[in-house]
Parts: sequence; C-alpha cells; structure tokens
Amino acid sequence: MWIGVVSLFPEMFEAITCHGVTGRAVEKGQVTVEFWNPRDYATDRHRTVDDRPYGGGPGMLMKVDTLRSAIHDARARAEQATGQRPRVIYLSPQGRRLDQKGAQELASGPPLVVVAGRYEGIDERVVEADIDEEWSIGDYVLSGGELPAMVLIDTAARLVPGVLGHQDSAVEDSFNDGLLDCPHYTRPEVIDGRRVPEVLLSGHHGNIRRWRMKQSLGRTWLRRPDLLEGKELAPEQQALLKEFMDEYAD
Ligand SMILES: NC(=O)c1ccc(NCc2cccc(O)c2)nc1
Repeated sequence: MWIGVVSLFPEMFEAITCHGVTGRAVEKGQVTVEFWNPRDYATDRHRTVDDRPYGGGPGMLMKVDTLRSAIHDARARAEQATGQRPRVIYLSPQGRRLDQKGAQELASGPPLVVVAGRYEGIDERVVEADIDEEWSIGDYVLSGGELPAMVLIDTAARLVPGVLGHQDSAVEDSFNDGLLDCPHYTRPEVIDGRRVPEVLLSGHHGNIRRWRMKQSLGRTWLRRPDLLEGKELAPEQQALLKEFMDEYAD
C-alpha cells in the first residue's frame, strides 16, 4: 500500500512509521509512506505557509500556492510509484465518518494522498479542485489533521494482507463482522480473586469459539445496540444472543 502525506509536521508520523505493526510494515516495504511539506515550497524569507481568511474572522488558513504545489507533487509521485491515480483525502470534521468498513475500502483501493490541515483548514476551492474525498475520524476538532491522518493510515495499513501476524487476527478484530470484541484473558489465572472463564482453560475449541461469539453478540447488544440494527445474524448467532439475553435478564 502506497501512501503520500502532505503535512507541515511530517515528523509527527514517526508514531506510525517507526513503531509497532505499522512500523514493521513500513520496514518490510508492505506499506510505503512518503511526505511532502508545504513549507518546502515557500519562496519568501519567512517561509510563509498560512494566509488570512477573506471576510475576516479569527485564525488563518493554509496558504494556497504552497499547499497546492505539495499536493500536486505527491499526486505525481503516487502515479509514478504505483502506475495508479491516487485518491486524495482531506481530514476534517466535515468529512465522511471513518469506520472499519471504510478502512477496508481504503486498504483495498488505489494509493492514497492524505492531506493534513492546520490552522482553520484550507480554501474551499482547493477542496473542490484538488481533494477527492473528505474524511473525519469523529465529531470533534483537533489542532491539526495529522492525528486523524495517522488514525486513517493505521487502520487501513493493518488490513493490508501480510501486515498482521496471522491474518485471522484482522478478521477476529473488534468491529469485524460489525460486532464488538469479546473479553480477552492471559496469565495469571487469578487476578485479585477474579478467575479466567473456565471454558477458555478447557481446550475445547468449539466451546471457546461459541463462548467468544456469544460474548461479542452480548456486549454489542448491551453497549452498542445500534450496531445490531438491521444486521442479519446467522441462526447460531441468533441463538447465542438469545442465550445471553436470557441469562442477563435472570
Ligand atoms: N474529526 C476530524 O477528523 C478532524 C480533522 C481535522 C481536524 N483539525 C484540522 C482541521 C482541518 C480542517 C478544518 C478544521 O476545522 C480543522 N480536527 C478534526
């Protein structure tokens, strides 16, 4: 997976390119992340990258010419490196809500150029002319688009085949098949008098699979019933959820 990043703070992205699963994916070449900094396109003495908003009001916007040059070069490199036209994404609270389904879509699609805004954002004509899709990681405002960009890149990169240890860990992940994750346990067997559920010590893989499925369904029902709305459950899932609900009612 090839990802270009347009950001005034490229060093922030070490959080995903130099650590953990995503860091190893970059090291192994399964994921490529390249950076373009609008400040490198500034020609004035002060290397200006912001500009005042028409109509007045507080704050600044990203300067148009330096931003557009960076996006243009990132786009060109994407095509040169992959032979495909990239999807240019801008992170803002006005964008499409990122979820696991969207992450899967991004991971299996064309190369990405991800644009991280600073200040109060970018000129709307740049959104119209240069941005293909606006995405949001949630209904809150951050001081910049870098953290949202890293969230988007991380959740997509980990879905690239071969990036996660054993592929099924991506499948079993929370929000896979749209359910919340089941509880997890590891050593010691007892913590402050709290024991590991016996079924998980039984070695009975069929019972363990069913217990985990029941817990995922039950937790989703209790914590995020909206995720069950309109969701087609398999007969086994329906039975397990009913069992959970009956036990919960007791
Ligand atoms: N929810 C998000 O994905 C998100 C994205 C960016 C961001 N900050 C930079 C910015 C960029 C554009 C407009 C704007 O108002 C703020 N904050 C939150």
